[in-house]
Amino acid sequence: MAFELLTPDEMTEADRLTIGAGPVDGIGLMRRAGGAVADLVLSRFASAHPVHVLCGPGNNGGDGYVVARLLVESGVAVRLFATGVPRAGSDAALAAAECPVAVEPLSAFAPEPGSLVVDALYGAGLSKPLAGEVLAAVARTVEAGVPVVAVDLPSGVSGATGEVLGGAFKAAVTVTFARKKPGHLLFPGRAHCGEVIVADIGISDATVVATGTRCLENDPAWWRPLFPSPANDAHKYSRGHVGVFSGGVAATGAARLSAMAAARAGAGAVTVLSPGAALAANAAHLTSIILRRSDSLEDAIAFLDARKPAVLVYGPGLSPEPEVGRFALGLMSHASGRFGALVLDADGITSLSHQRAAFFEAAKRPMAPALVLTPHHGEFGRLFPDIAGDPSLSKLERARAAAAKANAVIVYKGPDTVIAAPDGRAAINSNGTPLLATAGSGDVLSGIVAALVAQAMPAFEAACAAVWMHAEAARRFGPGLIAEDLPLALREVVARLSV
Ligand SMILES: NC(=O)C1=CN([C@@H]2O[C@H](COP(=O)(O)OP(=O)(O)OC[C@H]3O[C@@H](n4cnc5c(N)ncnc54)[C@H](OP(=O)(O)O)[C@@H]3O)[C@@H](O)[C@H]2O)[C@@H](O)CC1
Ligand SMILES: Nc1ncnc2c1ncn2[C@@H]1O[C@H](COP(=O)(O)OP(=O)(O)O)[C@@H](O)[C@H]1O
Ligand SMILES: [K+]
Repeated sequence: MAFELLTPDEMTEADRLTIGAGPVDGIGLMRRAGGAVADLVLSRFASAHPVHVLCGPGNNGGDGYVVARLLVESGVAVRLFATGVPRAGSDAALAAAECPVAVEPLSAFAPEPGSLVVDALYGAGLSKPLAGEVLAAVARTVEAGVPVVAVDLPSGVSGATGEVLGGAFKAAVTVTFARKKPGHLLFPGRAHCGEVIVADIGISDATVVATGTRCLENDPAWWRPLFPSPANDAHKYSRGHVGVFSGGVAATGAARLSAMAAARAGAGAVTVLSPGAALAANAAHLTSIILRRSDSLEDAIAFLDARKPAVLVYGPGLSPEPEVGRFALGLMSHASGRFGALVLDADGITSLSHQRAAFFEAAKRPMAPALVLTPHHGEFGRLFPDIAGDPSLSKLERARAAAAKANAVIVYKGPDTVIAAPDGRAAINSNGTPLLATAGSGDVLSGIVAALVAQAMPAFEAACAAVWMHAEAARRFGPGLIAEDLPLALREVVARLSV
C-alpha cells in the first residue's frame, strides 16, 4: 500500500533502516533521489534554459548537487547557487565533490525568462523560518515568473505540519521520495507543492511499515474492501436505519439534507425526529424519509426502543444552547441496547462546549455509543480550546489529540480534512474541492458518515469514505453546486464504489 504518509522523523528512520539492511548506502539513496528529480526535469522541462539549481548545506542540497551533475551530463546548461557548505564527510559533501558545476553564491541568483529553478535548499531538515538571501531568492523567483521544481518539499514548507516558515517557494512540481509527507497535504504547504510526484528510491514497503507510521492519505484503495453492499436477503432495517434530529420550525433543512444524504449513501431507512412545532414543515418536504415526532428525551427514547436505529445524527439545525448539549449527554447515557453510534455535528458539538468534562467522561464509559464528531475549525476550537490553542500542534496532531480526548473518530473538516481515530490512526483527505464551501454541505457529510456506520462499516473507515465520497460527489456535479445537489450526486459515486 503506497498511501502511508511519513513525517520527516519517520523518513529518517526509513532511511536508517534501509541503509542498515544494505546494500544501498546514504550516497546511494541520494544519487537515486537526485536521479529522479533530474529525470523529471528532462522529461517535463526539456526546453528550460538554463536550469538554476539552488543548494542548501544539508542532504536536500546534496540531492541538488546530484541533479546538477546529471543534468550537465545530459547536455543541459546548468548554473548552481549555494548557501552554506555541506558538512565535511557527509553524503552531501560527497555529492558536491562529484558535481562539476561551478558553485556561485546564492546572492548572485537571478533567474531569467525561460529558465527553471530546482529548489534543493531545505527539505526534511527545515529548522527555522526562511530569511535573508533565501527569502530574496524566493522573491526573485516569483518576480521572474519561472517554474520551480522542488526537491522533497518546497523550501520553507514543514514536511511535518504543512506550515510555511517565513516564506516558501511555490513549486510547479515537487518530487518527494518513498512516500508523501503530511506537509504535502496540509494547508498552507499543499498550496506550495504543485503536483507531487513520489519517486521510488529503494525504500521498501516493509521498511515504511516498520517506521510505525499510522497516517494515510485518504483513498478508496484502502477502505473500499470495507465499503458496504446490501445482502441479497436484506430488508430496509437490516440495511441500516439512521435517525436524524431536526431543529425547530425555522431550521429544519439541515436535518433533511443529512437524512437525504444518509438515504443516498445506502441506509435502508432514515427517520427524521422532529419537534412537534416543526412537524408540518418537515412533512411538507419529506417523502421516502420517515417522520416521527420527538419533543423530549423521553420521546426520543421511545423511538429508540421501538425502532433500534443503528446510528443517530445530532446537531444539524439545532442551537448552541446548554440544553442541546445536555440532550446529547442524555442520548449517550441511554445508548446501550438502543443504538450503536452517534454522529455529532454543528451545534451538537458547540452545545457540548458548555459541559466538556461531562462529555469527555461520558464518551469513555464502557457502554457509550461509538462517536464520530465532524467539527469545522470554529466548532473544533469551541469543544477543544486547549488543543486548538496549542500553536505547537499541526492539524493532524490536533485531530489525533481530540480523538484521544473524546474517545471519538474526529473529522476535522476544511480544505485538508483530517480524520483521526482514538487508537492513533489518521488520514488526510486530498480530493477536497472549494465547491464544498457552500452552506449545508457539512450537514450532508454527517448523513453520509451515519449511513456507512449504519451499514456496519467501522467508524474510522466510514468517516474516511464519507469525506472522500462527499468531495467526489461535489467534483462530479461541478460548478453551481449547492448542498441540495449533493445527495443525488452521491448516486454515481456509490455506484462506482459498489462495482
Ligand atoms: N531521509 C532520506 O531517506 C533521504 C533524504 N534525502 C534528502 O535529504 C533531505 C533531508 O536532509 P537533512 O536532514 O540534511 O536536512 P535539509 O533539509 O537538507 O536541511 C538541513 C540543513 O539546512 C539548514 N537549515 C534548515 N532550515 C534552514 C533555514 N530556514 N535557514 C537556514 N538554514 C536552514 C540546517 O541548519 P541547522 O538546523 O543545522 O542549523 C541544516 O544545515 C531530504 O529533504 C531529502 O531531500 C534524500 O537524499 C534521499 C534519502
Ligand atoms: N475550500 C474547501 N475545500 C474543500 N472542502 C471544503 C472547503 N470549504 C469547505 N469544505 C468542506 O465543506 C464542508 C463544510 O461543512 P460546514 O462548514 O459544516 O458547513 P455547513 O455548516 O454549512 O454545513 C466540510 O466537509 C468541509 O471540509
Ligand atoms: K527543497
